[in-house]
Amino acid sequence: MLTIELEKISLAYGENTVVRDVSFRMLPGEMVGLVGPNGSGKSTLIKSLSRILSPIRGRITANNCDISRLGRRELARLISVVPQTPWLPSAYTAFEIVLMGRNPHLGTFQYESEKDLAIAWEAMERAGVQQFAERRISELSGGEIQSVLIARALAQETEGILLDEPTANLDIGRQIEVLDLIKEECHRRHLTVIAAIHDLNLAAHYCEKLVLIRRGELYAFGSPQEVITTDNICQVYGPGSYVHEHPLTGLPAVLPRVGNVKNGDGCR
Ligand SMILES: Nc1ncnc2c1ncn2[C@@H]1O[C@H](COP(=O)(O)OP(=O)(O)OP(=O)(O)O)[C@@H](O)[C@H]1O
Repeated sequence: MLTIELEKISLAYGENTVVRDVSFRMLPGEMVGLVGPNGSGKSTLIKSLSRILSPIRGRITANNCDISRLGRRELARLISVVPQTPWLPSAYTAFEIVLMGRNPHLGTFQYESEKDLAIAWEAMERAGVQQFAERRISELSGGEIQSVLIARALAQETEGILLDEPTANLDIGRQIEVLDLIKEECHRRHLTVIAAIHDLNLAAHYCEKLVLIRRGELYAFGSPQEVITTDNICQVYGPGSYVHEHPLTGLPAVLPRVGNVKNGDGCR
């Protein structure tokens, strides 16, 4: 069981500080959605959680241990990453990419065992990508590659998963399948999951908690009902949309403000 905590972290590219004093906590069995406009700092936060980028101030802990103290392999056994724009060896098959998820569990010069192959195959089945197993990764579509990377994260058998826009290249049917899968794994294995998601309605539907980022600062953190309000959405995204209660789920739903929308809770 993994608790991840960000304690007043600031992140920079060279002299340019793009994330300032962000704090929040992620608990086991909880799916946290990272939302905010383009360029607000979501991917940068994901990079800091996978230690691609170290905080210039503050710290990130995994079960109270500063992640900067963990070795690369130790961190990779704890947290897997589904990146937005991955570099992948184009000659590898989808199965070989998924099998890479077993690397943190292997010793130096150790080959994958039958058990590793079985875990990779099962992860492909769970992610619904077994039909691509023998295809080269360079021959798959963006959406297919994204699903293969989710299978790789499952094969890694970590307690935490970071996903940077896991549904970005997917059609609506596949978006739902992928988010259903992540949610199910999150509950079944008590995973700690954080996903940067642009679609606020999907984020509200699937995530227990949302982190709303504006210009590198934490604007709101809490349940979808607490975070997705017309006021917050207008302040962060501008006046082009409004929030109403979804008639079936009771969750907040965001709609474009087209025409003469009458909504007492509008933007100020
Ligand atoms: N490698 C980099 N070098 C310098 N600046 C960067 C780099 N990557 C991102 N930035 C800047 O950091 C800020 C935050 O970018 P980030 O990619 O974290 O935003 P985001 O919220 O993920 O955006 P989007 O929703 O468009 O993917 C932006 O101003 C961006 O231009």
